[in-house]
Amino acid sequence: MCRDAIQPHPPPLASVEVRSAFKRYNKSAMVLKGVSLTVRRNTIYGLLGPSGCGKTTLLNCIVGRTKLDNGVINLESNVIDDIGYMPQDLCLDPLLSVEEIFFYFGTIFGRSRNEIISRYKYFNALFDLPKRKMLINNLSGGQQRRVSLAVALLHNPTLLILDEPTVGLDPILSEKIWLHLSDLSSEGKTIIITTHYIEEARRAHTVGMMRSGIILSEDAPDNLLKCYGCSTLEDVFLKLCVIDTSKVIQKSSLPVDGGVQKKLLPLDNNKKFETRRFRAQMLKNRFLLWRNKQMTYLMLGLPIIITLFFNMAIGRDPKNIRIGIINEEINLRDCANFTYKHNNNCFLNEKLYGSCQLIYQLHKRTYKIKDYYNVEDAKASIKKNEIWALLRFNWNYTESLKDRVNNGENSLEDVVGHSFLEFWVDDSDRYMSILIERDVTLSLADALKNLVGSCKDSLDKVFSYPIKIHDALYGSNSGSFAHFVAPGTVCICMFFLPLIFTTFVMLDEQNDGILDRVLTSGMTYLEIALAHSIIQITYICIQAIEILIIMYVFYDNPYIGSITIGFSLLIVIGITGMIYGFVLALSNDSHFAAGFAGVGTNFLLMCACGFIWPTQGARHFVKYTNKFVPITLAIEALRGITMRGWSIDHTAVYMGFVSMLIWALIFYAISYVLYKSKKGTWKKV
Ligand SMILES: Nc1ncnc2c1ncn2[C@@H]1O[C@H](COP(=O)(O)OP(=O)(O)OP(=O)(O)O)[C@@H](O)[C@H]1O
Repeated sequence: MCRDAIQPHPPPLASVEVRSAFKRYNKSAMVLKGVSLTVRRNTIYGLLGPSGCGKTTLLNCIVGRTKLDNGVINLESNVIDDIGYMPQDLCLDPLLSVEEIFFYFGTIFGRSRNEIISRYKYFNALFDLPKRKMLINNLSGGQQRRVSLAVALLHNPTLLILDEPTVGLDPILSEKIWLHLSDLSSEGKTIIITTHYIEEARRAHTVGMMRSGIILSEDAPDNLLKCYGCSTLEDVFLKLCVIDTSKVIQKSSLPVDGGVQKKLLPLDNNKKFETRRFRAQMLKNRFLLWRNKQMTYLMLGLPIIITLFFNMAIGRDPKNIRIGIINEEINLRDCANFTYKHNNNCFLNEKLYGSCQLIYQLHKRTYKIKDYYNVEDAKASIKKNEIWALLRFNWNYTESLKDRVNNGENSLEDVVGHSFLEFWVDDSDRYMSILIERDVTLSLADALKNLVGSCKDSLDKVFSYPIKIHDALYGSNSGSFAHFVAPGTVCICMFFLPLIFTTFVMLDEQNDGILDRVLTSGMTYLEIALAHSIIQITYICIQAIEILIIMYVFYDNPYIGSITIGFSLLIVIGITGMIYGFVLALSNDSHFAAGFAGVGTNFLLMCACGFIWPTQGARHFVKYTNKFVPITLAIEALRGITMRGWSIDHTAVYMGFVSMLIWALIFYAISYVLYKSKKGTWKKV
């Protein structure tokens, strides 16, 4: 008599029992509709069924990667090491070699190096594995499948769950695999195997025929053939489909009543941290770093390139700026006849020209002078950006100056007017126009000083500004813009590089089901994140040293405080950037989206953190909130350390550290919430 698909009483010595399993991924489609099956210990169970009937979903539920909505799964052992899982897709890191994959998974399961090597040799003889140095990426589909199967068998598990291991393999190799599986079952292993090649499953001890989320029948292949009077399992399956169409429709409408499994499955029983798995992840990272040398060069080279370019491009005053001159008091060419280098004469008595004196001072400041004869032509040149500014000297400029000196407050309006130098500038580039204004003003001051020459002392008082500027207490009176921007550049670099690296590495881990396979082997997010953090923090330390050397040793940016405190601050900034990278990796599913989010937030940070403009100049709400932006206070702290020599006991420095630690905690909390709430990749579906 044919047995019913759902057995009311499980036979003894069951290694796996599934009872009334229901699963739906979304409201519209129920994938498992009350599946029940029994896999007896030391047997091969062939799970057959068309594409999309729910085989992989069922296997995922058995290994614990997917949660049932209703039903129970009993496993004889809930120790993760007792299970060997080969997923349908390859799910192996394409950049690792065959040998490295063996070392990685072998170490996950706590196998020694020698054991792993001897297992490789064993499987090589059995499955004709590709050469051990070959990259997974370069293997053919069949070779990849053989490696994938060998990896699932590597730690000699007692329960093997194999999803389509023979797809795409030649018949001789499939035969070898089945023979090996038979040997394993007689050695005490239990095997669940899915296959599209229905006839292949005749070698199984039990066959479960599945369709549209239910098991139509479950029995020994010979029993099934006899019972349904067929000569092939395919015919049995077709017959069952015809018979069971009405039942299938009926069963698919069964409600899910919330009776979720209570049994402890291996993944639920898994420890959050195991040293061997952490070691395996470190090993894999080492392999990948070695393989992916381009990434290593970038990580170590980018800080050097950025800092070098910063110092070469930013902060030095522009040179050879073109300005126009209209000189009505003397022909520009004739100025060359007057030498002003060492003028010891008083311009009140000598034929000296103030305009020539000023032009001489501008030449000294590397300005390129262009001669004009009328204001309109010169303005047109400014508009075409042929020159940046225009200076106009009246026909009696120097004479008017003399008149003002001699007559003081009795000078005529006209005379005073003619003694003014007229100035027009292109202000579309604000920083450039400020520099030109500054240089013209300083040149004028120098020119007047020179003109006064050996005139009586009182004249110096007439021409000097009523201000005495003493030496700066911090920095120099002629500090460069680069000195202001350098600490911000360093902090942004230290925050951004770990952010991007961590985001991309963690997203890579999630790719192509690789992570699913590793998680099924027991690896946890904590172990992966910790192993990554060790590599990342090593990079952060090297990057901080590189940046400090180039910025403050190679180039002359001021650094008068403690190197240890500055270095420590950079490390804290880097670690905070790394934790923010975890947030981005967990909140974005693609590199594309995460890249945008990373670059976007970096731009926001740059605008608000006072890196390029003093925070005191911010407007609206930014004025009140910019100190709460990550790295704003850290930049202030680094400025304090480098330019003012402040130590950790100074509030600004102390607050720089505190703010970064608070942000690190905030990012950590966000990543924890994201991890806990995330469905799919990191969490059970
Ligand atoms: N994560 C998921 N989210 C939504 N639907 C899913 C998910 N995984 C599988 N499904 C759906 O569940 C159904 C069963 O898929 P499953 O992979 O279990 O079938 P299968 O029998 O293994 O097919 P195949 O032999 O082609 O791999 C399919 O319709 C599939 O689209």
